[in-house]
Amino acid sequence: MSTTADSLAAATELAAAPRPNEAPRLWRRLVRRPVAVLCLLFLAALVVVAIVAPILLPDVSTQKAGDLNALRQGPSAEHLLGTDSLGRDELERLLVGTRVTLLAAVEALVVACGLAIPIGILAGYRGGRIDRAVGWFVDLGLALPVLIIVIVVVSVFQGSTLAAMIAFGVLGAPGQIRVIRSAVLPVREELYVAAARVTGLSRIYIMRHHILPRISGPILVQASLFAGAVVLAQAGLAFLNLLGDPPAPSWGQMMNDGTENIVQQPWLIWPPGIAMMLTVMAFGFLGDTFQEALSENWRAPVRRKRGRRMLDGLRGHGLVRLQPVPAAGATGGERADALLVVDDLTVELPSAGGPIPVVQGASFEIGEGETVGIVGESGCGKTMTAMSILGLVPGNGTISRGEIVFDGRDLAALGEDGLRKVRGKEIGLISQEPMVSFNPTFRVGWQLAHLIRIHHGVSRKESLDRAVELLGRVRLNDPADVARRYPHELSGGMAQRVSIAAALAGDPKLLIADEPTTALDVTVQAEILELLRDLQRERGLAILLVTHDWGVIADLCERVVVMYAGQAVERAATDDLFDRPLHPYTAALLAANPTGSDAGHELPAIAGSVPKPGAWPAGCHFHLRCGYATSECRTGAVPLARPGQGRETRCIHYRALADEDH
Ligand SMILES: Nc1ncnc2c1ncn2[C@@H]1O[C@H](COP(=O)(O)OP(=O)(O)OP(=O)(O)O)[C@@H](O)[C@H]1O
Repeated sequence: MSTTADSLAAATELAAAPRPNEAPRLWRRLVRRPVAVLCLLFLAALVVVAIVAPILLPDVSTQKAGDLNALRQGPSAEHLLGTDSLGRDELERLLVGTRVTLLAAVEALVVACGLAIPIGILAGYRGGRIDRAVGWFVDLGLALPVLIIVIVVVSVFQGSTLAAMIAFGVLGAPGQIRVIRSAVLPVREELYVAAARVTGLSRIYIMRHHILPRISGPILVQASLFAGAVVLAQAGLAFLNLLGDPPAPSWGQMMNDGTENIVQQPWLIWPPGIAMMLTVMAFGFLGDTFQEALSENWRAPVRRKRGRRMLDGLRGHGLVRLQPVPAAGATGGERADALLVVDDLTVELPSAGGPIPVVQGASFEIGEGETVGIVGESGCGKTMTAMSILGLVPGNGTISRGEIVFDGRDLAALGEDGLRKVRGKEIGLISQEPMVSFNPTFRVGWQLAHLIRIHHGVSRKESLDRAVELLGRVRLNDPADVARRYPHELSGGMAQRVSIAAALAGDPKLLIADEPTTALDVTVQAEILELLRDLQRERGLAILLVTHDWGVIADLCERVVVMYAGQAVERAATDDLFDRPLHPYTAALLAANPTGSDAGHELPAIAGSVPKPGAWPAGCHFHLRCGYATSECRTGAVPLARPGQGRETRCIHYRALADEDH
């Protein structure tokens, strides 16, 4: 355990540390690339020239004519880049003209990015109607003839470069919106984004801190390419004498002068032409190297192999669209003191052929301080059920029927804003893959402190103190040190402890733990289960534990819900269930459990596999794999039987099963 001094030191250090500290790493990666260094040096030199040249050469902008005895000269010692058709020094004009060119690029970029970044992120993250409306405007914007509109704008605003660049920015934004929106789509499916929603962070916060840094690569690439295009466009308009304020020089005007005098002095188009070409190339190559450096940045911390598996399983934590529940009434639960009552829950996923149920009529409740396990084979709907409670059904699913009453409130009636206040603050979530639930760019302590600030409204300093304290409470040996680490610097067991700390940050009454030990090795599994048990005792937490492991059920749970093909097929106190299962599926699942099986005997596996949603058989969902099935099981829906206090089974042959056992 840490001392208070440790906590304070770590908190102070965290407070002093720069927040999401990706920038130094990105720069380190960039400067390892010679092309990037060259481009940056070149562009930096241009910026210096753009600032300094008009100050050092104040007369050039107003110079109408130069040495009339030295018109259109090639390079010489006196005029290093020669003179133009009015005898003015070509080098001086090139240097002073840099400001116009760069300023134009900056103006158009600010407008384009100012529009494209928020709109693109909003469309990609929110999806639905907002996305469709934005898509419509983008299509419209892309169909507009950019050059013609800009020429009209220039003629209306009498050759104003600023007006032309604002027009370029506005008309360039749709293309960038499309790229940014596409970049957001995979990021919004990342588990740490789903986890951020689970912890109750606002949409704006998630978009700014979780989505924006992840798509900075494509944004920088787009910005660089766009800047190059603007340099060319501005020069093109100046070349056509549509822009500018002669005699103030710009590269485009110099090109124009060179073209008009190409027969007498072909050299004149070379200096502005080369300057433009190098500038456009520098922006282009810089975009590429930004992209490479950033993708390397993101590759390193995430453990792809394990992360991918979980991402596939839990992808698409779309907004749940809870249907309004009819008037509040009896919940159907058996216990009046229940903290959570799930009654007749039916969840559907959208499909081309219409909604498909993945959970059907599931009911159970959890009392305060109680641990209830949901067990079943893969694909039975355990995660769907658990995530529905938080209003986060994977795969854009919806709750089409049923009630979820938590602490006396109907979660269905809360809506998204209300649910956000419940997530993290009243119900915490621990996922199977803690590593991908964290934003790889933030230190662990900072992420925890931020959650604490959101949920408890304490100061920055206090939240950092509490973060370190919380890390100590989940039995991390050196919490101050852990707080300073980035997620990729944690071992699997440490990461799971940190994720438990994150789930506890809001002081929830209920913890949903979705296979919290699956990704861990056996020793660490035992430690994490021990920790959950201790925390439950210390804090009076209720826990809903999703697992396929009977050992975990036996270890932690007071009551069990067995799920099969979307239905809760049996409910009982843990001891009763182990003693006397009253559903053939429970009995088969227990028999197939390797723990406690007789050595040397073949493990009785359940023949066949769980039918997929949409392919559930009529009647009892289990009858195709059941040794007790009769013709009755194959026809009508099987009602729930209540063979005893706190027991339920969805089997009409439960008596035969019970008799056989005894
Ligand atoms: N994002 C999704 N999109 C489409 N279908 C999904 C999605 N997530 C789950 N499903 C489907 O819903 C059904 C129930 O899945 P769920 O994840 O709840 O099962 P589970 O019992 O938790 O299994 P596991 O132990 O493997 O996590 C499965 O058939 C699964 O294929």
